[in-house]
Amino acid sequence: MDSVEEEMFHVRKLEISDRNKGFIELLQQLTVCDSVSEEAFQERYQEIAKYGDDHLICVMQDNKHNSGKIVATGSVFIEKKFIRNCGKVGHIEDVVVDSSVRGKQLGKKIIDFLSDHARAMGCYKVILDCSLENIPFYEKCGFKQKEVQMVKYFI
Ligand SMILES: CC(=O)SCCNC(=O)CCNC(=O)[C@H](O)C(C)(C)COP(=O)(O)OP(=O)(O)OC[C@H]1O[C@@H](n2cnc3c(N)ncnc32)[C@H](O)[C@@H]1OP(=O)(O)O
Repeated sequence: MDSVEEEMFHVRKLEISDRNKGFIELLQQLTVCDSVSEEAFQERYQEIAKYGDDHLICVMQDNKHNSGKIVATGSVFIEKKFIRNCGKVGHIEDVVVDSSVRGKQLGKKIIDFLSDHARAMGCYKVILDCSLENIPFYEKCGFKQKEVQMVKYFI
């Protein structure tokens, strides 16, 4: 990606208008995500905003093709703990790049942005869960495999 492309695909925080730029449709490439009404989106956006820098959702917008479409996203939540001298841990979630622009380092840029934020917030580490297929991607982003993921679904 050259410097002009870099400029056109810069990372920024989620804005309330991003719902109408394909943000929800992008999340649908990651997992089950029903359509979210304007009202429901605004309510959830305001709820998240109350966490300030402790809950960051970032996006990349495609300004190159003038589509203005949201083509990449990810989030990080800053957990405050008692262990490790009242340490903090960043939890990365919901990372997805639009299928039309994968393989152009956008995913890595999203992960770097979220990791930099966690570090700046004073976290001693940043962690995430992923599928076996995505292990090579996260290794390229500087992560290493540790322990196992457990889950209990309620619905
Ligand atoms: C915490 C979570 O949210 S886990 C969920 C992750 N999201 C998904 O699985 C949704 C579907 N997949 C995607 O959206 C994308 O494929 C992503 C996010 C996994 C990767 O995004 P991309 O923008 O395509 O990755 P990017 O181009 O930044 O790749 C960085 C490096 O990882 C490598 N890489 C990316 N995906 C893979 C893979 N599946 N297998 C091997 N290597 C990979 C790339 O080749 C590149 O290597 P290089 O630096 O040597 O050239």
